[in-house]
Amino acid sequence: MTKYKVVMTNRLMEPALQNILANCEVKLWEKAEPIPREQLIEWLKDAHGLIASGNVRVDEELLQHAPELKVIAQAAVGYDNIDIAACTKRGIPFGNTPGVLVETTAELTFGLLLCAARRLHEAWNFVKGGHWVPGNNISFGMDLTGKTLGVVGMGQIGVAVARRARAFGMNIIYHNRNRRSDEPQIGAVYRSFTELLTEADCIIVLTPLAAETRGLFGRKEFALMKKTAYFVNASRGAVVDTPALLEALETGKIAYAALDVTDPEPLPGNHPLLKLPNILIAPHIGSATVETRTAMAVLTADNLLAGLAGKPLPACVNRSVNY
Ligand SMILES: NC(=O)C1=CN([C@@H]2O[C@H](COP(=O)(O)OP(=O)(O)OC[C@H]3O[C@@H](n4cnc5c(N)ncnc54)[C@H](OP(=O)(O)O)[C@@H]3O)[C@@H](O)[C@H]2O)C=CC1
Ligand SMILES: O=CC(=O)O
Repeated sequence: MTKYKVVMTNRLMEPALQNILANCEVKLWEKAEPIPREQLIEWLKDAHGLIASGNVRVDEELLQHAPELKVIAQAAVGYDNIDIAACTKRGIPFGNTPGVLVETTAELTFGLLLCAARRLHEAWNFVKGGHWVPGNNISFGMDLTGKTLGVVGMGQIGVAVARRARAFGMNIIYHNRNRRSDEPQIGAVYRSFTELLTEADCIIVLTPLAAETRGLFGRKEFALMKKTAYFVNASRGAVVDTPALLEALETGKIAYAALDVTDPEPLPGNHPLLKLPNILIAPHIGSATVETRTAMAVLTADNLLAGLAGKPLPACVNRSVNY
């Protein structure tokens, strides 16, 4: 029996990878650097399935070179690199991995806030650097208990972060475009964007990256925040205007930032953000545990194989082409 041809722009965790290799004829890009556009176009000529990754732009121009494509899947919940309208126009379902990474990403996001508020990485560098001598200590952090956390983007991950914050005795306010009907259950109170910026002691960003959220946090927004504010971004780097964040941290408009995502990604070694004392940056590891990356890989393989078989994807973004 002829196998479907599949292009993978990165490796997936086992056993999902073996499942795909057993069922499909696979071209797999294994190098650390992103697959060159020309290489991807060449591979997609006769491909039926594509497993994409965040560093690959899937747009109208790419799809023109993929006339046989029946399905695209990606091991992530965010899909800002995928032109969904272009996929839908061609009848190609796109599958992502919502749900399976919620708790893991919430752990990392709240962990970033906790590490930032208690200056943990500064403390570790201090001890490691041999500076821990009598009379010498790092600058003090901030209690989370009793403080107000503002979540911008109270979706699946936001709710899981809020649950953790409640356990730390924080008051929670949030802002979405649409007010939630389950506020009593999640224990959060709605605020306009401006109200949230001015009231919150700590702000956590968890919106998707879209035209509306690109650069959502700029000079004006940082100027509205408390000078003592802790700012955490675990959504996408481009939701924040990086020069504005740099300026806010340098000039004391806010106290501290903790980022799991940056713009650009990765940050070049000489980037000015890396020279600041009041920042903690993780290399986009929100979902990076063995258990969760395995679950994401399994869901991605299931999405791919369902699409190749002409069946509904377990998690499909553009359901109108896949019912
Ligand atoms: N760092 C990491 O490793 C990870 C990062 N992520 C990022 O987190 C994002 C959120 O994931 P998840 O919680 O699963 O997604 P959800 O879709 O469940 O939640 C997104 C929330 O953002 C809100 N939102 C959307 N647009 C705006 C806006 N313009 N202003 C304010 N709020 C807005 C939505 O509410 P409404 O529609 O009412 O506005 C919704 O509540 C992903 O899109 C991804 O970019 C996800 C996983 C891991
Ligand atoms: O950034 C990760 C995702 O799942 O989205």
